[in-house]
Amino acid sequence: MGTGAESPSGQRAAELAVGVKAEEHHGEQREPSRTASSFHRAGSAAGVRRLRICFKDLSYTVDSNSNKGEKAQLLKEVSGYFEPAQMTAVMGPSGSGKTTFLDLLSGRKTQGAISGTLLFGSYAPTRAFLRRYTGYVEQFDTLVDSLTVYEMLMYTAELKRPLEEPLQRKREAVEALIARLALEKCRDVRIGSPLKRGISGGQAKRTNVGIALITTPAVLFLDEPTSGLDSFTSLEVMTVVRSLASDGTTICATIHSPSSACFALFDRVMVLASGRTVYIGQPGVAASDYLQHHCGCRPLAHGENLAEWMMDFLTQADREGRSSAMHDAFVKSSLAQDTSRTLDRYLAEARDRAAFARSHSRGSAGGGLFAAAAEGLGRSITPRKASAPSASASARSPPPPAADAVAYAAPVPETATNGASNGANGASNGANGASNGANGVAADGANGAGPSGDGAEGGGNAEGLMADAAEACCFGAVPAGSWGASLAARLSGSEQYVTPWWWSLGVLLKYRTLRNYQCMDYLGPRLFDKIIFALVIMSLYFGIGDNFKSENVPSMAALMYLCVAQPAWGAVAYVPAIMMERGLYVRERHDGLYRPLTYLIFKMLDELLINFAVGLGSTAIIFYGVQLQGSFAYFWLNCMCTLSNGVLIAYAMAALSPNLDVANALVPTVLAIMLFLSGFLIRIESIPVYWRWLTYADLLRYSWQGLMINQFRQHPEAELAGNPILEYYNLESLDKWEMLGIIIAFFGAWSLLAWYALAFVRHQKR
Ligand SMILES: Nc1ncnc2c1ncn2[C@@H]1O[C@H](COP(=O)(O)OP(=O)(O)OP(=O)(O)O)[C@@H](O)[C@H]1O
Repeated sequence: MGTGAESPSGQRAAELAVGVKAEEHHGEQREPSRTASSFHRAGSAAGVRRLRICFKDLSYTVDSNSNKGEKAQLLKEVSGYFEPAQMTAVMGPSGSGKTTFLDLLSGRKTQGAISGTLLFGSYAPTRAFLRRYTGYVEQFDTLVDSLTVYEMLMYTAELKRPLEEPLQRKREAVEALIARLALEKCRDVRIGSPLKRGISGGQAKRTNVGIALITTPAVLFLDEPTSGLDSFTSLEVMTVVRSLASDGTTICATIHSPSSACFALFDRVMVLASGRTVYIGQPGVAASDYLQHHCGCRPLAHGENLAEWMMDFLTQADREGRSSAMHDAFVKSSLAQDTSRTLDRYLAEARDRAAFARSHSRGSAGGGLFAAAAEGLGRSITPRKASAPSASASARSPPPPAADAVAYAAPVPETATNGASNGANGASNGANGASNGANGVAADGANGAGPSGDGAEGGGNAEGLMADAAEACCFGAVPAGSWGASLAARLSGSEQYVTPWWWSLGVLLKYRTLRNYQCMDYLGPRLFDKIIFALVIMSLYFGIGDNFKSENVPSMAALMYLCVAQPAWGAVAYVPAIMMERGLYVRERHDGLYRPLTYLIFKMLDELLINFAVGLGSTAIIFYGVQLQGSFAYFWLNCMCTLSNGVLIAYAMAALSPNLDVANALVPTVLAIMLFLSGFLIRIESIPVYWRWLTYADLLRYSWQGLMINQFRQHPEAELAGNPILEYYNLESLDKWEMLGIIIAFFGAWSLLAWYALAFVRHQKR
């Protein structure tokens, strides 16, 4: 049965979409296309290519959400391997565990217990490794709608490719990627949103693929890349993806019901049913023969779509409870036994390589790194919770005995051993690299292994060191060039982010804030509400700010109250936008583009720079139009600091809320309580004692009191016979600057809460 090269329509689509002839792929080794090689020349960020993924007896168990207190095993002893330069389809009935399996391989599981062996090339992957050397295309597109396709790719390139790489090189890599993905036509088209159309669905999907490819990953995972696309567009997208395998990329995609032409693009297919493997092999005649002879499937009719035929049969069999029998039949088949034998062969190769690395580690210049590589080769996943391993917990676990552990190797034995010395030497060229490598050895002795899949960031630095050291040894991953030496140092490091925080912040501001500030959809709501509010206030209270007669005092107190209520209440308006951006934030954070704190600072600057500028105008309209007393600078600062707190409250509450409905209810509730307890609607002394304690934690109390003191203190008319107004509200002993200091302290506290929520509260449990 066919491959892409055998399928005329697949080949035509390849020519259309990629602009190069579709490549033959009978063998593993293929000549890279022109655009492909230029893309890799333009920036294979780490030089790690051709990774085989091996998995043996991979199981995954979570707390059952249907039967409380019980466990649900979603994957049961799944074994196999995915070859480099091949595209494998993971298929199966709905609910069979395809996405679970993909999440497990890509380290995206945030809960549950994993057992079995998983190796990428020669070693167990860590989170840092997976972020750097694998790409993941989510089922739903997560793009920045205000950017063009080129800007979106450049933005990702600047965040994900090494800082030391010259900008021109990043540009070349992005241009090559655009050519590769046939995105030239929409290069400068805005991505758009469902409300404001931009690029098409197929172009959006290819842009997403481009994002995953920005660091030229050795492995590409795609979760249902064709969902929501028509058959022609699906074929176009998958043909482009197929062409990536020619560079040695290992590609693994879950897919539902591909068209015949699309299905023919895959080299292999793995079928899951109820979390078990029921077939792993070639997709064509071999698959149909197997299902007919071993599973009792009816013969494939002439002209019938093979993928649909398979899926209809498998879904029916699964519903009839025959998944287990199909799995047993597969285990006994010669196909499964061949797969198992091949796995065992890879295991033997890996053991040899581990022994070689260990024997050469003693006393060599790059000894630390060698030793780390040897340990890395001998590691397998130990059964453990996938949730947040702390560094100290890791340090307490005993090291897995290398000799007993199961490991598999990449299919390049000679270059791997040579690469080992290259990598060690390369890394030892950078002083940091060498010392970090040595740390990696020490740390490894005290470390658990396996995909981190942890709930929290930075689930164990030592683990990261281990993988990096192994990587440098096994692949000789240090490219030549001026930025090669520092890359070597970083390869031996443990950081999960490629660029430093200040660089990420600059890139976020350069691409997203600058674009927002050019866009009326963004500016409009932020400009007009404040100006309109200021004009309404001015017209209502025009020129009465210097009138201290007793009948005017309540109006002035109410005006001060409105001036703090409006900016705080305005925070409600931010909630929907924050919630809509959550998918993008989660994806970019998974990809290691920036730290949660960097994102928070970016969002604050994004919102506050414009608000402080507009606020200068709107507060001036109020202050001078109403002829308020006291200091304008203080009035402006107080209002702006209150507004900043309001924005932060919205971010913190939205980050804490599981969905928009909860956030929409939570933010107004918190703000309404704060308004009631601010001291204007009910004097603080009159608030029931069981509520009064809360007034101390009420930001608006200090904002309003500060404005009142600014207006009424030291004015000759207000100060006649003491200051009855301030006395009435019990403010006579307070200092307005102290109030401002407290408001700024609140900003710090809300920032901490918002950061905590962004960094540690996960609503998307996988
Ligand atoms: N906590 C849980 N308790 C019990 N079952 C669960 C739990 N979490 C997931 N599942 C089940 O695990 C199975 C695997 O889900 P997964 O999303 O991987 O399936 P899938 O093959 O990708 O399905 P689809 O093709 O419909 O996307 C599903 O049947 C799901 O209902």
